[in-house]
Amino acid sequence: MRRLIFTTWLVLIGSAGAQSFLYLGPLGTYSDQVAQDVAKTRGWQPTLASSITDVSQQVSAGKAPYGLLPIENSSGGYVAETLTLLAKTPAWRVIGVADLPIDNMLLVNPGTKAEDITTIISHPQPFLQSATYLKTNFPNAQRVEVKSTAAAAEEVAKNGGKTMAAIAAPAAASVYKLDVLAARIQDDKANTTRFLVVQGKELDPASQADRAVVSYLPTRDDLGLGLTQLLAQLRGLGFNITGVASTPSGKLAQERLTIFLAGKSTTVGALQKVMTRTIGQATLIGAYTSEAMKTPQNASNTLQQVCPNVGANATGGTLLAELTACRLDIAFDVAQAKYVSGAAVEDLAREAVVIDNGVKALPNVDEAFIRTYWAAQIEASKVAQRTLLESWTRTGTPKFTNVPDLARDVRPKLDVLTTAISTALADVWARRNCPDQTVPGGTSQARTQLGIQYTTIYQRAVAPTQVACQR
Ligand SMILES: O=C(O)C(=O)C[C@]1(C(=O)O)C=C[C@@H](O)C=C1
Repeated sequence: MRRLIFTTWLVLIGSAGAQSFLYLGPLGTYSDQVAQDVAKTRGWQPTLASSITDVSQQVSAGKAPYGLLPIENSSGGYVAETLTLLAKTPAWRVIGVADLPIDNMLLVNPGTKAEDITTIISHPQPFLQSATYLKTNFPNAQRVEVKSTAAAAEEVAKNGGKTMAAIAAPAAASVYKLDVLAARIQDDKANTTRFLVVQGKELDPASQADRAVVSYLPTRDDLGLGLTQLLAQLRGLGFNITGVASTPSGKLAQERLTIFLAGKSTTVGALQKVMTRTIGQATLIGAYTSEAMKTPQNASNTLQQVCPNVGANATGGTLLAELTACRLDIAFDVAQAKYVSGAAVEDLAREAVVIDNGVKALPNVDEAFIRTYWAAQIEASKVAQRTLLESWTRTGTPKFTNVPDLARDVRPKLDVLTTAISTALADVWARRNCPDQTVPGGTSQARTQLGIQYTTIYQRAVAPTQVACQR
């Protein structure tokens, strides 16, 4: 499965010094994206390795303290190469997982039109994942399979001219300076890949865990008894099985099992004790808390959490409209925070950062278009904030309690949106698929409290997107 990300792809092995975090690239792949996110929150140095096995070997040998290994995809199943490593009871231990939503993008050289595309290049997996989209939109395009999505994006950048498109990760667009012709083209919009975060040293018996990974090799002909005993003891600690994978042990009729468990929080030491009390060979390969590796993206700030009104299947102009409305909804949180703190509505330094991030995210889209769009969003937010603040002041609304903090809680949400909006903007720009001017469906406190004014403010925010269609 998903060998697009995981096949042996020869890239340089980074210098594996202190706190380095090894992962299989190359740059611009899905694993690159998740490695950068996890490394950023933990203060680690993301370092490229040449294969999944190489990540395992280097971490086992103490050459790098941490590593990232893809383990499972929601529709493709377990990753065979990682399972084989787990089954060999490696010297490393699992200390967390990171989940990455897989969004397939159709990437082209700037200026390429959909009707001119004759060849689509990618790893075999995205072709399968995006089958419906490709059949509907590019029934006659020739398909070329390569080793990874990043290799596909690189090929388009180097030799693709204006007739080739790659299906690749969002990260590949900026690495290879390509435009997004269409975003989220996969049939299953909830497709997610899970990665294990591993460390080269033994688990700390005193630390807490509500997730565990056990490698179990039964004695010959005794799978039933040993396994029942192992699971009964784990159940006694409040742990249930969430997944089981079986891999060859090297002996006939003696499979090794990798068992994934979830349960109540307990100490790692208590879990380790179970292993010593089991018939057969049981090893605690991993123990961690479900919260351990949450990054801003996969914790409270996934797009779905930031923008519950955005439909899972929205694309093109519809998606941009929903994201634009979501950003305006968040002006309510900003206004609440400012009502409590007394901070000014306008913060020019922050505005510069927002616009700069928007411009940097899309090096190949018309800069004036991007700037106009972001200036309109900021203006809309300010109008909404001022309207709300005036109304609260006028009616003597008491200062809210428990409001989200602007810097810690609200601006990170806006930053998540900048990324999502940029992808949608590029899509709308490339396909000239502009949003409708009516307010998309959904409810929010901003909509309730601003009433009819919300519509006026929203329409001003979405208006600049029409430039994409009029050019
Ligand atoms: O971050 C803030 O303080 C906001 O009010 C949000 C926002 C924006 O839309 O990004 C709007 C107005 C400010 O001048 C700066 C930024």
